[in-house]
Amino acid sequence: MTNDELTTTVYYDDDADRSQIDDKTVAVLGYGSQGHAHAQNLSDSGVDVVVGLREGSSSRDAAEADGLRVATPAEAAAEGDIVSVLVPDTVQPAVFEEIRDELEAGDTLQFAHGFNIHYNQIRPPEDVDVTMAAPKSPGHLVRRNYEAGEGTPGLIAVYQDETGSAKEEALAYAHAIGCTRAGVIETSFQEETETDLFGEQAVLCGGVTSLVKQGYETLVEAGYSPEMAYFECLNELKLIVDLMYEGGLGEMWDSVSDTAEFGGLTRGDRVVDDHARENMEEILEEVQNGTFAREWIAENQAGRPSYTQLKDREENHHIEQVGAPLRDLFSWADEDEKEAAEAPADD
Ligand SMILES: NC(=O)c1ccc[n+]([C@@H]2O[C@H](COP(=O)([O-])OP(=O)(O)OC[C@H]3O[C@@H](n4cnc5c(N)ncnc54)[C@H](O)[C@@H]3O)[C@@H](O)[C@H]2O)c1
Ligand SMILES: CC(C)(O)[C@@H](O)C(=O)O
Ligand SMILES: [Mg+2]
Ligand SMILES: [Mg+2]
Repeated sequence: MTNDELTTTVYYDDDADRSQIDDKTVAVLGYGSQGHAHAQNLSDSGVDVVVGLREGSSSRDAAEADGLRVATPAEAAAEGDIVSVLVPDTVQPAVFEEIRDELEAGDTLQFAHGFNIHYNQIRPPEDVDVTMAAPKSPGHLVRRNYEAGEGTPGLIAVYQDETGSAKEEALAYAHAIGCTRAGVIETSFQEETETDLFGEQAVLCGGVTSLVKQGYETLVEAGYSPEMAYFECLNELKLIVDLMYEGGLGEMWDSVSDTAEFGGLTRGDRVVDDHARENMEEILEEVQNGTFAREWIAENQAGRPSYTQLKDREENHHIEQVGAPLRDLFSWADEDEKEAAEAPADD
């Protein structure tokens, strides 16, 4: 598909001017899901990288083992021309206070999500560029796809353009982490923040896990075996989504039987019905009017009581007990690979 057939401009490798980043140093703050992927992809793309981590952070060993230079967040920010803020959203305001004085006029403060800028939790100095390069993907796949010679789609946005080249630099950064291989769209901090929060809550993370659990519980409570229910409602979901990923909804419908297609087309909207749509609209409104942001900030200030309880309940859901041994018995299961796929320590 050419760009003429799209409703928005999508940037690819040839649109990026790598001279915007090639002679610069990028300070990557944090070495978690996004941090390790950005740092390694940038470095493999030939960009000078220094990882900023607190003294005693368990992520320091991981970054050094991956061949990267490590300094404290303040030291890294002092060295960096671009400071990429990839610690958790809730930690970013405090880390920003540690590095604020190290930012020089013309430097770039770079994000992978707009939460703290959009909801005014970080107020950057006026003489720096503030940009975003946000992969539309979990961090571990940002790295895995890059290594495979592929990429993940991403967004770029400019909140402050002090130098006049903020957009070009963000696009060069997106190129160096592999996003322009798949396609990059320009957006605003507001649009990225609102669509990202809505997507992860209603569809990608919240909606889909609820759908899986409700389907699993319906089958198990009706007397079917948990292993059957696991394969049906969780494992096969990946295989079905793979087809949508490759060829849209149509490739999936083409691949399944006519029986599945008729059953799905007549029953799907009974499950995710008008009521679910109304709930989605309410969830979007809570994102837009700041209700969700205030709830999440207050939850952290209170020491995460609801988060801890809900996380615990999710980890102990029956489907998790059933799935783990089944996955271990896959013939291709490999201990080394599984360990490598695990996220770097969270500090
Ligand atoms: N996780 C994703 O796949 C993903 C996708 C797109 C955008 N984002 C955005 O990327 C940013 C980083 O998110 P993440 O999920 O990669 O973070 P993460 O939770 O994986 O980050 C953990 C890392 O942050 C550092 N860290 C943790 N606590 C710290 C503290 N108190 N002080 C200093 N450093 C600390 C440590 O290095 C740790 O390894 C966020 O803005 C997030 O919204 C994440
Ligand atoms: C990977 C996601 C869900 O797309 C990201 O937005 C996140 O916050 O982790
Ligand atoms: Mg997202
Ligand atoms: Mg997100």
